[in-house]
Amino acid sequence: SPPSLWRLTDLVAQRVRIADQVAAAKYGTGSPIDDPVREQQIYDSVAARAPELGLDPAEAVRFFRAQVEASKLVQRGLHARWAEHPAEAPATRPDLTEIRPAIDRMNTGLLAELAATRQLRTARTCPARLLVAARVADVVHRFDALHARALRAATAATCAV
Ligand SMILES: O=C(O)C(=O)C[C@]1(C(=O)O)C=C[C@@H](O)C=C1
Repeated sequence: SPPSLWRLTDLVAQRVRIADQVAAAKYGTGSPIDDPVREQQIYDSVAARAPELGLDPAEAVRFFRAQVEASKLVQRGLHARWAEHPAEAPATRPDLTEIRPAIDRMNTGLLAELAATRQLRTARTCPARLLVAARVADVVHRFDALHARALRAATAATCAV
């Protein structure tokens, strides 16, 4: 298929969705949503792998900062929702140490897609194409307003224009 921003946007949406699991893992445990050590590990890893993929490390880190911010947006939103409506709170608590390897795999896939979409992301048409891809992803992933907002935040640093 021709190059498009769909695979990248779909992966971004999957990473937004897995924030639900992270939120559930932390809810009611006292563990903070912010984990600066884990974040720095992600940024260091991404920056180290960027050059061999033809990516600017600073640009790659900027993209992943947006992914992390989007995850926090979802986590904060869900924690607020669950505090207000305890019946909607998750009944079981997933293990964060089992979720993070899945996030690591998504990060690797995202890095590869960033490399694969370099030309599209520097094109003038990128913002419009991205908007369309995000709308499609909202529908495909059945995103509510919170997740749609997070997807927009996550894709904010995608176009290099
Ligand atoms: O791994 C976590 O604890 C998360 O909350 C996920 C995540 C991320 O998006 O990768 C987001 C916020 C934290 O500061 C660290 C990492």
